[in-house]
Amino acid sequence: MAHKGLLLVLSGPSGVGKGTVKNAIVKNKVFPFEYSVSMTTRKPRPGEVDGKDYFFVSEQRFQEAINQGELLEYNEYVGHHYGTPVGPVKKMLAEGKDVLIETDVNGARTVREKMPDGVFIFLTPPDLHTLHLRLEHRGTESEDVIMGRIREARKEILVMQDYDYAVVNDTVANAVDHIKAIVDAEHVSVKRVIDDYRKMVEEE
Ligand SMILES: Nc1nc2c(ncn2[C@@H]2O[C@H](COP(=O)(O)OP(=O)(O)O)[C@@H](O)[C@H]2O)c(=O)[nH]1
Ligand SMILES: Nc1ncnc2c1ncn2[C@@H]1O[C@H](COP(=O)(O)OP(=O)(O)O)[C@@H](O)[C@H]1O
Repeated sequence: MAHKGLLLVLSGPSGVGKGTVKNAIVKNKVFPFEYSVSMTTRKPRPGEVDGKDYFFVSEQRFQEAINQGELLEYNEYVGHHYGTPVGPVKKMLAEGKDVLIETDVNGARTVREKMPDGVFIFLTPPDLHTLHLRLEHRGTESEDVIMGRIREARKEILVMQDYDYAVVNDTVANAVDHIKAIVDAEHVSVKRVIDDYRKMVEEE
């Protein structure tokens, strides 16, 4: 039975561990998925690769992408723009692949309006103190920027009722297990497979 891939939308406060958990799923081959690379106007961090972590673009190029309708959604987050290129997402889903996109909470709301079949997962820290420590430990932002991101985290957690699932990233292994369970369950949810079964009966 072939159907469209799942659109997995992953959000969560800066520093919660979205990248770490995603990389663990890939490294341990927990389940196959395609990662949709976002576009951003923020500068690359040391070690980040253009076209792999993000498409790092100028503000002018980002505005052009908006005007040309290249983005499924976009948002401004603490002084920079971030957006999801729509073309690759639609193509990969049509090919039956599961696609993971990362967005902040505002972006997720837009995706929900445009693609309501998505599976919306919010990754949370065990508590805000741990989140602060993780951001400090990562060491990629100044204390000022970290404070801005923690302020944003408080707001994001208050609107997480828009998501389907909340996964606590206490340990990476636990978070990966929970996400795997969600993906497995979504693959067999009746609303996704009903058309296949109807066809099976009608073609008999
Ligand atoms: N709307 C939107 N947000 C995104 C996208 N890609 C990443 N983000 C969010 O932008 C915020 C900042 O991302 P980033 O600067 O990479 O910081 P990090 O989350 O700490 O790694 C986070 O909330 C990300 O989830 C995107 O394509 N669209
Ligand atoms: N479960 C965890 N336990 C402890 N540290 C973690 C965990 N998950 C992520 N980290 C660490 O927290 C920091 C932020 O993780 P990262 O994946 O960059 O977050 P995000 O992509 O959500 O901003 C990194 O230094 C990472 O090694």
